[in-house]
This record gives sequence, C-alpha cells and structure tokens, in this order.
Amino acid sequence: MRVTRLDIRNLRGFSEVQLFPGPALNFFSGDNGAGKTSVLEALHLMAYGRSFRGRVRDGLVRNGEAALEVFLEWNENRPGPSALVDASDLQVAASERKAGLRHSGQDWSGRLDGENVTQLGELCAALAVITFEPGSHALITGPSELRRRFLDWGLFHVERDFFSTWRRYSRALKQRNALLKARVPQPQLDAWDAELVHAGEPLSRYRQVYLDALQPHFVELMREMAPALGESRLDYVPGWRRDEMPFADALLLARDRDLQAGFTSVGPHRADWRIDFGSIPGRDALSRGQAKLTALSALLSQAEHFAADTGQQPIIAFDDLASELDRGHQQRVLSRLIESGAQVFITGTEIPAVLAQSGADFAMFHVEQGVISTGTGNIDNVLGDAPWQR
Ligand SMILES: Nc1ncnc2c1ncn2[C@@H]1O[C@H](COP(=O)(O)OP(=O)(O)OP(=O)(O)O)[C@@H](O)[C@H]1O
Repeated sequence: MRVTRLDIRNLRGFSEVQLFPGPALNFFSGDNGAGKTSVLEALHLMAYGRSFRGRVRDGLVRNGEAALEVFLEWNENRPGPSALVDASDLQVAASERKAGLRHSGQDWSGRLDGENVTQLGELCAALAVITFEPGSHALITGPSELRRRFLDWGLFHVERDFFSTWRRYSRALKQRNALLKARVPQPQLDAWDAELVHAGEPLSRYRQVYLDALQPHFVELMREMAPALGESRLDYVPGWRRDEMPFADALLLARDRDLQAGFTSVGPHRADWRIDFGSIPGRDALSRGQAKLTALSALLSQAEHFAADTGQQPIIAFDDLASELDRGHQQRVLSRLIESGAQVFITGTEIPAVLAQSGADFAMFHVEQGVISTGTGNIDNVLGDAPWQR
C-alpha cells in the first residue's frame, strides 16, 4: 500500500493541509509542537478509527472547529482475475483507492471508494498502518488489553471470518455480564454460556494460530534488535486454563464466583500473550529501551506477516525515530524497511544521521505552524506535482 495523497482538515494545529507523499521513505521535520505527529495521527485515525494519543474527543479536533476531516488516496496490489488455478499464478493489478473520514468526537461519517460506509471498521479493514511511537513500549509493559488489541488488529486484516466471531463473542459477553449484574437465576445463563463458548473457542484458536505465525518473524527480529535478551518465544495465554478444560467447563466452574462479582471472570476477553526471554526473568526486568525494542520487534513482525499473507506491505509510521532508538538500532530498522519496500513515514526534529547517510531516496517535508512545505531529501519533492504522479 502506498499513500499518494493525504488531506487533513481541522486536526489539532492544522486548519487545512494537503500533501503527496513519496513511494518509499518520507521524512517530516519540524520543531517541537510543529505538528509532525499530527500527520501520523491522521493516518492512524483512518486505519484504526482512533488516535494513538487517546480518544478523538480528547482534543484531536482543532480548537473551535466542529469536526476534523482526513482524506486519503492510496495504491494497492489486488489479485486480478486469472484463468489459472495455481494461486502462485494469480495476476496482480494495482488499484487506486480513496477514503474520507469526518469525526466530531461524537459522530463520524466515512466514505470508501466513493461510497458511504456504515461502519468505521470498513475503513480500518481497507487501510493497514502500523505505528511505532513513544508510547509503544506499553504493548509489552502495559495492560493486557493492548496485547489483545494487537492480535485482533492483525487477525481483522488477515482472517476473513475473524471480525464476525469477535463481534459475536463481544455481544454474548455483554449480555452475560448484564445478567450476572442483575443476579438472574442460574438457568438463564445457560443460553449465553453456550453462545459465549460458540464464539469464544474459535476466537481463542484464531489468536493462537496468529501468534504462532508471528513467532518466526518475531524471533528473528529479536535476534537482530535485542540479542542480549537471549532467544525469545511468544506464548498465548487464553484467559482460562485451556490445557486443563474446555471453555464451557471453565465458565460453569466460575459461575458462582461470576454471580458474586457481577462479571465474567474467564474467557478470551481476559487473554494475553507473554514473551519468554532466554536471558532475563520476564518483562519486568526489561529496561525502557529494551521494552521499546521488543515492542518494535512485535510490530515489525506483524508488518512482515501482513505482507507475506496479503501480498501488500502495510504503511509504516515512525514517530520521532531518532529520539526513540539509538543509532545502531535506527540503522537496522531503516535497512530492514528499505529492503521491504514498504512506504514509511518518519518524523523528527532533524533528519536522523542514519537516514541522511543511508543513500536511500527519501521525500522530505517541513512542518511549521500548521503548514507543510517541501524540503530537500535525496530526491526532489513533492507538493502537488510529484514526479511519480506525472
Ligand atoms: N485541539 C487542538 N487545537 C489546536 N491546536 C492543537 C490542538 N491539539 C494540539 N494542538 C497543537 O497542535 C500541535 C500538535 O503538535 P504535534 O504533537 O503534532 O507536534 P510535533 O511536531 O510532533 O511535536 P513534538 O516534536 O513536540 O512531539 C501543537 O502545537 C499543539 O499545541
């Protein structure tokens, strides 16, 4: 996937900007508070329906304005019709896509390829962005909800039936919790237990299989990014003692306790994944920098798996690369990304030395007081009339 145009209106400090990113590396420079991160937030918002810096109503909309708007055009490879049966012979055709999102904090509306969308999820499913930002270490050291979300985001993109299973599970859980809170007689719970099991068992299997598929990518990335941590392994934690009993039994066993507590205490909504590091006892022993490198390895393994599974590179967004990673790691990440051919958006107060010295072509933008202007990278850039768009 390659973004060819990005319009932002009324997002944080931006009143109205339009830019035409380059096909590979894009670097956004600017002083503190200039609005560099806001550019990445616009991409992230379209791909996740929320910002990585909190909810839309927490200040994403420019002060005094009713709503923000983001408009994107991008190219992607799509398998075209082919008379050949062998999947490896599928013809791949580039297709142009566009999406728009308007968000007021309360309401949103969206368009995808010229049609209104009824669910924000349709935009999220269309565009894949993987973001690494100063808060990303929380993926490893923060609450389990972030790690579940990480798995579910990946599955949402690579597993067609995942979303309906996830939704079915979420609805059943909500119903069961409402009944538990109302302390209904036990037999009334039976139907919802069955529904929860019906969706929960496959949900758990999807996640397990997905985590297993990330494993080789993650192990290799960790060897490169943090060899001192030893040989690492990802382990799925299902949310009940799955190796001892089926989910249905775990629910039944927990019923009295759940009625007391007024919520469901076991199940995939309590799942997690953990990392076994070869040479440290666990994530609590990680330095902050090591937690960042581990999170980065997880995110890049997700990007690599996505590319292998879908035949498309996701878009990679890196907020403040130079201040997040030391030079050696910046170098490693950059060469990996250049090699992958992904489109990358990087921000920083100045061009990281490793980027300047990499010899790679990159497009450069300067952000200042709500305006984005053309800079000079190793290639000519890019407002309005990019060479690759002529
Ligand atoms: N709701 C809002 N309305 C108007 N301006 C806002 C709003 N929210 C944030 N801003 C301003 O928009 C800018 C957002 O900056 P952003 O965080 O994108 O900058 P940055 O270039 O990434 O900075 P840094 O290098 O400090 O991380 C800041 O100047 C901020 O004060």
